[in-house]
Amino acid sequence: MNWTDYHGRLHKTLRQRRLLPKQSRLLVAVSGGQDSLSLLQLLSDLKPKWEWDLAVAHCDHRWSIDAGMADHVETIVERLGMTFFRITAETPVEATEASARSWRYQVLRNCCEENDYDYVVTGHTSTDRAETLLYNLIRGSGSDGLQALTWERPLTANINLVRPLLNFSREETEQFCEQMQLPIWKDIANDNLNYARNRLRKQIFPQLKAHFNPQVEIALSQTADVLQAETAYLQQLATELYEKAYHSKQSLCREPLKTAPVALQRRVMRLFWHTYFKNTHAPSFQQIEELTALIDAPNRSQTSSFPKNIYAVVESDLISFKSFV
Ligand SMILES: Nc1ncnc2c1ncn2[C@@H]1O[C@H](COP(=O)(O)OP(=O)(O)OP(=O)(O)O)[C@@H](O)[C@H]1O
Repeated sequence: MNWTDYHGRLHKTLRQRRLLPKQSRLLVAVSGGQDSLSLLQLLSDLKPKWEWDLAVAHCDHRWSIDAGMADHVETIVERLGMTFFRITAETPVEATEASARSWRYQVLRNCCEENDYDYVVTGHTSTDRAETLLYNLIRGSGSDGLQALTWERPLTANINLVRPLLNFSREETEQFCEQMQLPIWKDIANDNLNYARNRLRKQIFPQLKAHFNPQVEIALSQTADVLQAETAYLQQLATELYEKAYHSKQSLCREPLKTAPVALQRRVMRLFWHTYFKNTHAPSFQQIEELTALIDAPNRSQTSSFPKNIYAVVESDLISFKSFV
């Protein structure tokens, strides 16, 4: 086997971050592009050291522009002698980034559950991470959204999604594929400028690199890493404070919140909102601001109308959700 610096880097990352334990069962998500092909080759080469059980899944959205892609991946996987799951959509998946992503994660999760895999592993790189961070920033996301592509996240109680290539750039996966002569599938959807991601990649990042910072991808990706750790810490503090202030599903005590910093007050209000509305309505910045303002507001102060004719009102020490009807 041709051991390269890339193998060394991934091996070290897996050890330091404890991302994919020895002898675990991994389902590698392979699109056929340079990132996931690099991932597959690297994991296959590292397998003797880690004793994983490796299988590959390819999700076929049944889009005409992808004709031949699933066969291409199948041939590569056959050569490696691995189990292959070709997951084909019953009807063509709606051609938006969000629908495709949500369908893929759902079928990958099902495939793990049915076949006893513990991890879904994807080929996201630091370049993807930088693009996601910038994209979320432009759309006005809070620091939670700015974490952008974490190294791992749970898909279910027993299945984790892991992205072990987050310290590889897209340029590096291209070099690796060239060096290893891996047959990259050229995805023509990547040239489609109707997709926001492609516009960022092809129009905005080249400008940022040329005129602001040639290392912009690394800089943004590192920022995402820092934000991730800080957000996790803040969220833990907010959860503790929320539990202290909790009175019922629709009421919070104001006293414990009064001396808290606004960063925590806002997070507590988000938790309060989500407990009450479940995941049916995401709160806007303005709605969280209105709720937060009630912490120090006079008795009987209230917010404007929230979804489903609900509003929040101060009743001495309590902030309560009530219905207008
Ligand atoms: N059709 C597919 N079949 C299997 N895996 C896929 C497929 N498409 C993407 N993946 C996996 O997802 C990774 C990221 O791909 P891509 O950047 O195209 O997805 P995305 O829609 O941006 O996903 P995310 O929102 O998670 O970033 C790939 O490296 C690969 O591991």
